[in-house]
Amino acid sequence: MRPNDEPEAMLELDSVRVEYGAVKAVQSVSLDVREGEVVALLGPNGAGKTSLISAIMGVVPITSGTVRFLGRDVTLASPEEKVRMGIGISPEGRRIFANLTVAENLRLGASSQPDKAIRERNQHRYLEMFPILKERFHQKAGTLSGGEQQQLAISRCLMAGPKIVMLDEPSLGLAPVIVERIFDLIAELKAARLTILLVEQNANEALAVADRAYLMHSGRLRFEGEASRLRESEDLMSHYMGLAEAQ
Ligand SMILES: Nc1ncnc2c1ncn2[C@@H]1O[C@H](COP(=O)(O)OP(=O)(O)OP(=O)(O)O)[C@@H](O)[C@H]1O
Repeated sequence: MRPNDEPEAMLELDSVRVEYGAVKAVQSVSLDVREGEVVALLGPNGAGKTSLISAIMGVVPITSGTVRFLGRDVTLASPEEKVRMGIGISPEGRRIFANLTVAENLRLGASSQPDKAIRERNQHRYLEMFPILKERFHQKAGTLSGGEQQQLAISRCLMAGPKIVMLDEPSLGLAPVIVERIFDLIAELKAARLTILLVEQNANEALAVADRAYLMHSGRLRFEGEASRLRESEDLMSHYMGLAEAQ
């Protein structure tokens, strides 16, 4: 614990910048996620959300700033090292392997976990939580519906037993009733004390499940605080998220 009794951050970003040539996608972003929290990272198209979590994962290089995980500087660690340390990502667009079965996709997600007993326990746990995947276990992933593919993408990243998961737009492109199911699943993961950084454009649903939120626009943070406070702030929501709805 810190002197002021705040719990230690599990993930801590300090002044992180991401640039693609002349494009300043992320401009000096500092944020933290504490153990057991669901933190929403909201913002309209092009705000820099995917760039930020890709940089945390090490898939995109950080121009400057630091990323700390469980008190350790991991700014320069490779994505593979980060998976081994306990950082998981379910990327935007699902990126499941369409020609492989559900079972094979899940096995790939677990490949960084050396302990067979833990792999089997995780598979059992997530097939119970996502029963549709149990039903479709030997079916090619490409033949699943959008919502089923999203559930597969989330459970695949959980198979490695991460301490924190970053979910990039899990509700993207799904019908409202399926979106509801996905957010119910996120609430179940929260109840199981998983730490989650949730990137979303679906602000109302994300804020309903999140403890805290950050609002990002044009590469910068415009709000950070309690999710309920952001939810009640019509000015901020219409000014920043209204842009998203208009796009
Ligand atoms: N590989 C890249 N090369 C050049 N510019 C990029 C690259 N990836 C993203 N950008 C730019 O960086 C900015 C932030 O994009 P990013 O995808 O991180 O935003 P986002 O908030 O995740 O948006 P969305 O919700 O649409 O996915 C945008 O202006 C985008 O065009």
